Amino acid sequence: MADRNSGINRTNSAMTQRGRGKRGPARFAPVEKPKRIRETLRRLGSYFFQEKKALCTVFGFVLLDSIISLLIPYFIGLAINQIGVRAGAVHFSMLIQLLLVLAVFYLADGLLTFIQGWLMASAGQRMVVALRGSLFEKLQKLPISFFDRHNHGEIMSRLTNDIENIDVTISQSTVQLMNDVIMIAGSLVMMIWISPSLTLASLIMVPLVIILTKTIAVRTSKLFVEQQKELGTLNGHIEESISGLSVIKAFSHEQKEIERFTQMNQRLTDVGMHAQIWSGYLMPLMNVINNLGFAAVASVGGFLAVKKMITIGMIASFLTYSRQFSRPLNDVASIFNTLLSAIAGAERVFDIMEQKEEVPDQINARPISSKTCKGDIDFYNVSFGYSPKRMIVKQVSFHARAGETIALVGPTGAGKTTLVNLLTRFYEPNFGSIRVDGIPITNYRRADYRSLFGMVLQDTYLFHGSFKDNLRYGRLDATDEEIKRAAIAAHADSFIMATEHGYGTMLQGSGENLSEGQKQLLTIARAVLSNPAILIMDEATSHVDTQTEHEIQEGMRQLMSGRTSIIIAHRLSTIRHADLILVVEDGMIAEQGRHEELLEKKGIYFSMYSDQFSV
Ligand SMILES: Nc1ncnc2c1ncn2[C@@H]1O[C@H](COP(=O)(O)OP(=O)(O)OP(=O)(O)O)[C@@H](O)[C@H]1O
Repeated sequence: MADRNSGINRTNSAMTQRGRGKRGPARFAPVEKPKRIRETLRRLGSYFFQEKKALCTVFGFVLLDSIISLLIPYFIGLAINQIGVRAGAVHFSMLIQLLLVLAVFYLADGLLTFIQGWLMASAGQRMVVALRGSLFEKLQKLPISFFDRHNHGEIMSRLTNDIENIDVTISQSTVQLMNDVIMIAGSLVMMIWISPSLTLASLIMVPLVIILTKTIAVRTSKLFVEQQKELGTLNGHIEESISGLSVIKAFSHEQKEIERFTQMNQRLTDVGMHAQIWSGYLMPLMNVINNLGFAAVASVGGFLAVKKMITIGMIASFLTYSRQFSRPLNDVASIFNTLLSAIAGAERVFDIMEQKEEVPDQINARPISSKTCKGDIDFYNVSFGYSPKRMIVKQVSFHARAGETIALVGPTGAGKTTLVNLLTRFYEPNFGSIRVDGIPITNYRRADYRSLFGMVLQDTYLFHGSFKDNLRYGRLDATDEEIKRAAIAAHADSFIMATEHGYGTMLQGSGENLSEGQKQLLTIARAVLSNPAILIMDEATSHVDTQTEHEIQEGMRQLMSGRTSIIIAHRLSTIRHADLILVVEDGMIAEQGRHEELLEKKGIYFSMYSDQFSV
């Protein structure tokens, strides 16, 4: 969908190009762990910062709520003292006043909790929308080589599962974390105020809690990262199997696929289970430690009460404060797990954000449009390899005059599509330069430059929508009349009109209810509509029968007239009229000339032609 945003006149998505492989597993550069977590938190922090107003408001409410929660145990203690101290002579009016205050506190607590949750949920949603938006935007800016190297399902997993993970954590854990920190500090202050000696007794267990949380967190964080990775791999596999389902069935590999899936599923279950087991240790252990602390406070408190150094009411208040102190400590420990899982997700999201984007436009990049471009193309000693170790295109030079039709022919894997990929700036050459209208293509604004091209590729890119929507993708401001004219020129009108709602008929999925040939006719119609300066047809009619191919030849000739056209074709009959035929072999131009000249040469082209037509 990159094109929809950037206004590229491509009739097929870059992602569906031939040559787009899934070469090698998705791997991102490893970064030192603690540094990486710090960096991830910093980047997440910048999204929080965008919501600083909402977060400050939430913090205000949390603070108010926490103060109320901190006052409640104290008032309970006072109420108990009204009964305890005045045994036999309960001061009812004072007790009722205290109980009324407590009722108001509880009501306010409930109301404030609701408001915090509501505010945080909307702020969290906005943050996640921004994060998802930036990730999608980033994906649009990444070079095609990135998508060659990474499994598409795995990338999708980052956009969905990982972001979902962050979403849940932000909305659920932020308020809790704020609340916990205030409660820990507030309870500690209240505890010290009531009794420093009891405070000392209750703090004995704190170092144990910290050591335990740290030990378990180290273990679980690794497992959560592993779990997210396995989930990504599984999603990648699902995406691959669904898109290649017909091939799987054709080779009767269903059972093998089920076995592969089961293995991956099992691996995910294993790490998931380990992560859950390890994080599950935390709560019971915390409970044991807390209860031990509680017992210590109760014993020391009992002793102090006997010595008349503290009232029963204040012991009751203290015990509640010590619970309020240890509960958030436990919460922080368990939130830590959720946080670690979200950080694991965020790391994977930011991994993509760190990837190198397409080379940015030069500062004074020139504008260009199909109206101003003549379509003169020059390749000067261009060499390129998808990996620097293996050059695919080797020192290619040729000149295509404006308005000419250039044909690229040659054996499979010779580098024809790669030459087109270089011309369209999907990849940058390692050596040499490419010029359009005498100016290096890197001097043009990239979006402008790409809008010069109309492409009809072997792989068609159609999306869920009506015929009209799909055709209009070629030029967003095209009228219905223009759409129809383009479809007639591409011989697509008759089969569109034969459907129930004509141009309004919805395509199933991405055109699954159409034949490959019909899909190609639609993409040709799109190219007609986009009216590009340079037309690229890579096996554009390979799925169309020869009869239809002949029928649309005239339309194609009209489409090509007056604009530079580059045609890649295996069927040599379609390129006989080309102004220049380039025979590509092993990444080099082995022969070039017009059809008749090349036949006279009796070289590679001659033997290719002879093979096809038994000359
Ligand atoms: N994205 C890619 N990453 C790495 N190597 C690639 C990529 N795309 C193509 N190649 C390799 O580059 C070489 C040339 O491929 P290219 O698609 O340009 O050939 P072609 O002449 O268009 O072949 P065909 O006629 O079969 O379409 C092949 O060896 C291919 O394996």
